[in-house]
This record gives sequence, structure tokens and C-alpha cells, in this order.
Amino acid sequence: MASPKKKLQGLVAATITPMTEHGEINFSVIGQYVDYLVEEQGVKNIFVNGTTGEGLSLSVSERRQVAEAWVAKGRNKLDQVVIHVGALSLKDSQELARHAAEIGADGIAVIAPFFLKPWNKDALINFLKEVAAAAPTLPFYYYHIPALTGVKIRAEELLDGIQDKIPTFQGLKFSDTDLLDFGQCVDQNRQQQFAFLFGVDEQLLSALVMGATGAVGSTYNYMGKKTNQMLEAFKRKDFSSALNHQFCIQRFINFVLKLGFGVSQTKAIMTLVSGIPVGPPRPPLQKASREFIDNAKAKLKSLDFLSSTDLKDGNLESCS
Ligand SMILES: CC(=O)N[C@@H]([C@@H](O)[C@H](O)[C@H](O)CO)[C@@H](O)CC(=O)C(=O)O
Repeated sequence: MASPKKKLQGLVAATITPMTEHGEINFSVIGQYVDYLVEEQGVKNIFVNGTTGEGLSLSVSERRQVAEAWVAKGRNKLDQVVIHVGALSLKDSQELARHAAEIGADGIAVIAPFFLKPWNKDALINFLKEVAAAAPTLPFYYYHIPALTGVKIRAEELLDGIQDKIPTFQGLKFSDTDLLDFGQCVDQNRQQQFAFLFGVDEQLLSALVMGATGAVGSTYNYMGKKTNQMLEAFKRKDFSSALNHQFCIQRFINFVLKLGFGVSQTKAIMTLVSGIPVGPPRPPLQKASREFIDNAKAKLKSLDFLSSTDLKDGNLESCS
């Protein structure tokens, strides 16, 4: 059975795939991006080619190159690099899984195929098992994101007996708000050393109470430091501080969600906060609007998430 160097825990940034204005992948900023995550955000684990990374909008060849770049630039800097290898074609998924093992990634994750869908647990397990078998030395994570895949099989049901079918299974990335399902995954698998990674950043504190061992998300790219403060407060059982941090994070996410928030807006915010030009998204997604960027910038400033001191004085909303 695959056993990772150490259990995947803490924050995992769902990396953005940097692109040029012409829609090509901008590999040249990936080294700078790794340094920014580690040095400025205190985030040492990454999840590559997932939702935020527009993995399903890249060709297989691009996905291989992106995975290679993150593994190479992250060497001796990052703790773990997990590659999302889910695809509609089992063959593509297996190729990407094999490739992740060849390049020395630390794990692979797979979403449910979402066009011709598996309609029951056995069909989904069968697909996942075939992908996992292509990389028998790598820890395998199931990426549960029913709102995007449309595959509603409960994670609790899927996890029941999963290691008998997929011996490399090491954990769950749970991107859903059903805390009953999440809690039951934790409760019913207490004897296992699985990683339970929550994927709804604005609700992470609730998931920590429910037993999450870590979190994968888009906002850890630029709010990792703030979220780490929440994790530290939770660890030392300072729940009042932890809640203040979560509320602060919620103030920002709630604000942008109301404006319309997705991968395009994540890319714009990352460029704004980090100064790393991660570029526009690839069609069918469209660039974030100027109006969104201006509003998000003002909100980030008012919450002290930007280094600028412009609006600091007398600002009641500040989270610092
Ligand atoms: C639907 C979606 O994109 N969810 C994000 C969250 O981090 C999300 O952006 C955040 O909670 C704000 O709503 C992650 O779960 C996605 C993710 O981890 C990934 O990019 O693979």
C-alpha cells in the first residue's frame, strides 16, 4: 500500500494555472508563485490542475507540463504536491496518473467523470480503481465536488470499504457544504489514517470541529496566512479567536460571492494580492470585470488583506 512520507494536513493551495494574455500557459512565473506561497502565505502543500487550476480546460499534454513544472519548482520547498488527474476518458486519467508517479508527485486525486456519469457507487469505484491502479505507488484521494460534477453519490457511501477496492486510498477532498455527509465520513473511518480535506474555505472552521485534518482551496493562494492563524487558534483551543478569523475570511468571501465569484475572479484577486501576473482564464471562462476588480480591491484594503496602508486609519472593518 502506498504510504505518504507524512499525512497530508494543514492548508493545501488549489493552484491557479498562470496564463498569458494569449491564453498560453505562463510557466515562467511558477517558481515565483511557489516562493510566494511558502514565504508570504505559509502554505507548503499544493493541489495542481484542479478546479482552480482549470485542469479540465487543459489538454493532456498541457496538464503533464503543468504538473512537471510545479513538481520541479516545488522540490525542496514544498511538502507535498498532489496532482488532480481526473478526466472524462479513463485512458487520459490513467496516463496522467502514471505520469504523476514518474515525475515524483506526492499523490493523485480524481473527480467523478461528469458527462457519461457513474450512477451508483460501484460504477464510480470501478472508475476510480482503474485510475488508482495506474499509479500503484501514489496515495490516492477522491475529489468530491457534486455541485460541479453533478454526481451526487454521498461520500460516506463511497468511503465504505473503499480500501478493499482501492488499496492506495489515503483521503477525501470534500468540496461540498453537507457537513452531515462530511462528519459521517470522519466518524465512520476513525480507525483509518485517512486525510479529510475540506474544500469550502468560508466554512472551514465548522469542518475542523467535525474532524477535518486539512483543507484544499482557492483562497489559500492569497489568504493562507490569515487561514493559518485560524488553524493555529483552533489547535490551541482558542475558539473565540478562531471564530474571529473565520468571520473575517467570510466577510471577504461573502462580499465577492455576491459580486459573482469563480476561477476568473480568483485569478484577478491573486494577481492583485501577490503581484504575480497569473493572467486571464481560458474560454469558456471570461476575464473578471474591471468593476469586480475595483470592488474586490477596496474590500481587500478595508480588511487589511493588501499591504497598502491607504485605508487603514480608523477602519472598523480591519481584520489585522
Ligand atoms: C467550487 C470551488 O471552486 N471551490 C473551491 C473553494 O476554494 C472556493 O473557491 C472557496 O470556498 C470560495 O467559495 C475549491 O474547493 C476548489 C478546489 O479546491 C480546486 O481548485 O480544486
